[in-house]
Amino acid sequence: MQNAIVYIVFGVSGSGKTTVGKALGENLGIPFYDADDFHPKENIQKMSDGFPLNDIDRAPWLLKLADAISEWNVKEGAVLACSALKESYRNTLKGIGPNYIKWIFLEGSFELIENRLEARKNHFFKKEMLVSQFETLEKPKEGIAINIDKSIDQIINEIKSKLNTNKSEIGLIGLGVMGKSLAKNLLSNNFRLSVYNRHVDGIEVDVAKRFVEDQSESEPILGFDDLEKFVNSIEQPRTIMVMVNAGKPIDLVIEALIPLLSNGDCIIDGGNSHYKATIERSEKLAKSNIHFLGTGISGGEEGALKGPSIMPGGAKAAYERSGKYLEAIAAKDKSDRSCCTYIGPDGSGHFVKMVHNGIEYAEMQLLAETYHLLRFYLSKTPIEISDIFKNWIQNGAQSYLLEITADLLLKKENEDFLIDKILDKAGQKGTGGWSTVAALELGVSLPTISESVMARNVSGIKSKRVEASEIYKLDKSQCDLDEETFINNLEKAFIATSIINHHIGFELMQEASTTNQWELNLSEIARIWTNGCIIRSTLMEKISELFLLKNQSSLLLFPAIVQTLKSNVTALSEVVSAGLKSGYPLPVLSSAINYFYSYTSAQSSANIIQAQRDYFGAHTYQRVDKPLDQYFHTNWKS
Ligand SMILES: NC(=O)C1=CN([C@@H]2O[C@H](COP(=O)(O)OP(=O)(O)OC[C@H]3O[C@@H](n4cnc5c(N)ncnc54)[C@H](OP(=O)(O)O)[C@@H]3O)[C@@H](O)[C@H]2O)C=CC1
Ligand SMILES: O=C(CO)[C@H](O)[C@H](O)COP(=O)(O)O
Repeated sequence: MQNAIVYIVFGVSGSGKTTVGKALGENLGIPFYDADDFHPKENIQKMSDGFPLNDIDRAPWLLKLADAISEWNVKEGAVLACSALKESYRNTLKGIGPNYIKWIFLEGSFELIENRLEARKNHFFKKEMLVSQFETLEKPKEGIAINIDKSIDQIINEIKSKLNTNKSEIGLIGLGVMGKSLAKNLLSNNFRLSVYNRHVDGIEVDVAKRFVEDQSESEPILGFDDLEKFVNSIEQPRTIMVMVNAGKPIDLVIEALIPLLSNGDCIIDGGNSHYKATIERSEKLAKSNIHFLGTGISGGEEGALKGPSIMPGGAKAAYERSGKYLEAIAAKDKSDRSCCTYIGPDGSGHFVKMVHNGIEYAEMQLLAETYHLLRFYLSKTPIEISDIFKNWIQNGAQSYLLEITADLLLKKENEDFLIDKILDKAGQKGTGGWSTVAALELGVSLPTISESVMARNVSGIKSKRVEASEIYKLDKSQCDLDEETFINNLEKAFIATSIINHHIGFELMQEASTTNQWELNLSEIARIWTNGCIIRSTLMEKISELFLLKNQSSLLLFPAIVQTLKSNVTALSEVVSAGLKSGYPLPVLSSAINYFYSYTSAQSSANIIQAQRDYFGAHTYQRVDKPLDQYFHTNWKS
């Protein structure tokens, strides 16, 4: 079982942890453990010699308990009785990953506990020990508190009612393509779930109710089209994931939620929202003491169902509480680690998702250009092209986008290939364009990504393109090179462009990280992109390993990348030259080689730009033969 809860019953000596813990374990049908049984030999010896334990003695014991809790989380859960008097002890018990712990604090007055301890038969009671326990006790900031001035049955009933075990652990708003899949994913991870979809008379009726009816009866799911009832069905502090369209819809949902939520509740926006809007929303929600996690999710409908890649950004405290749901439903990398990690503060999660989509746009356009050359410059059939792509996968260029492209080319409608029936106008929802704007704002070069956006824009002017092609009647010549050599070069060009494109995307994240002080961990970002998301690939695995060696470095400067590019860029320039000469537009392939040559040129042409600026506008320039903090102006006409 995944995510089984461990209930920790804690409090001072004599508060009844063991009695309550055992009764709770029996009531819930899960095992009971006493933390004292986990002490190492040295601690037991020290205590039997009559010496109190200090924090150094406790450290290995608490770590051992944290490991045991993680094990119980993936078994059937447990109840643990443990004094856990200090916040630091409780933090150690939580471990480093997501924890599935419910804290139950047993509280009672000094007098009540003193009387109980004195009344215990065969028990030697030292008052000073109880005084010291009360002095050490740091009242918990989370969990539930139960006053022990009642019978054991009453205590168990109060625990169960306060834990809201019949309420949902998480809520999800928006049962569209992504919302439905994520809801099923949450259920398959054993979370108790409430779902909500809006009601629009005659159009959107009983969407949540019908979704719930479609699930098996044993699933712990509640469906609503009444927002207030939905909110009240979720245990506090609430975690609510919103999967509606970016822009106005997410704002409308947030506005409606605010008056219904309580302090400390958390909204997760899992849509493709703009990162600046996310910053504004989180500031607004913070004023109402509501947490906000701007969270990128990638993987499409299937990924959302089976495990997407998840990029949450926002307050660390919000992630520590609500991140466990995201980590549980995300894909796993090859070491079985979750493809969800805390990205950073502010809108960093949505920024990183935006760059993910930017890289995605350029990879898609690269494949489109590659297909186009094979189909028209080389006159290959879709089946032959699919085989060529499969061959590249075999050779090591495996990626999800390459795989699906090899697959979609085979789809037939009657006798025809479906690809030939699809209108050559690309849609877009904006994330590629946003990446381009962000690059302009940050002064970063983003040619492959921005060219892929422009390529989609040009594709949109279909009627003008048709008209122009009739006016110009340009010849698109066929390949007159050796076919095998050209395909080999194309494979190399594909590999080189893909590397350059990824480098460009990571450079944008690096600059944003520095400018906004987000401290992005590039290796972790690449790692969570190795599975679940649209741009997963063997290259991404390599990138994650490289950034692990040196974060905030440039991908193109790692020796392994230098070696690969050195053996592939000549082929890239040859493919681009041949393609352009024969009349084929290659925006991403050509921008990649252009960028590469610019990036690797010690001497650029920008001295001319500086001279021109100074000539017409006295904008000044720096000199190669003078210190760089000095600026010069020349009277060019004299
Ligand atoms: N599809 C994909 O592959 C991916 C999408 N995303 C992002 O996830 C988000 C959701 O996408 P997706 O599931 O595809 O979108 P859908 O269009 O399939 O679903 C949108 C959902 O939002 C609801 N909705 C729309 N407007 C409102 C409103 N004003 N008030 C309340 N609810 C509203 C819709 O309700 P109703 O049914 O009543 O219209 C529907 O449940 C988007 O931001 C998208 O960019 C992210 C990754 C991948
Ligand atoms: O986020 C996604 C995948 O990661 C979506 O699939 C993406 O929104 C598609 O974008 P566009 O419609 O602009 O091509």
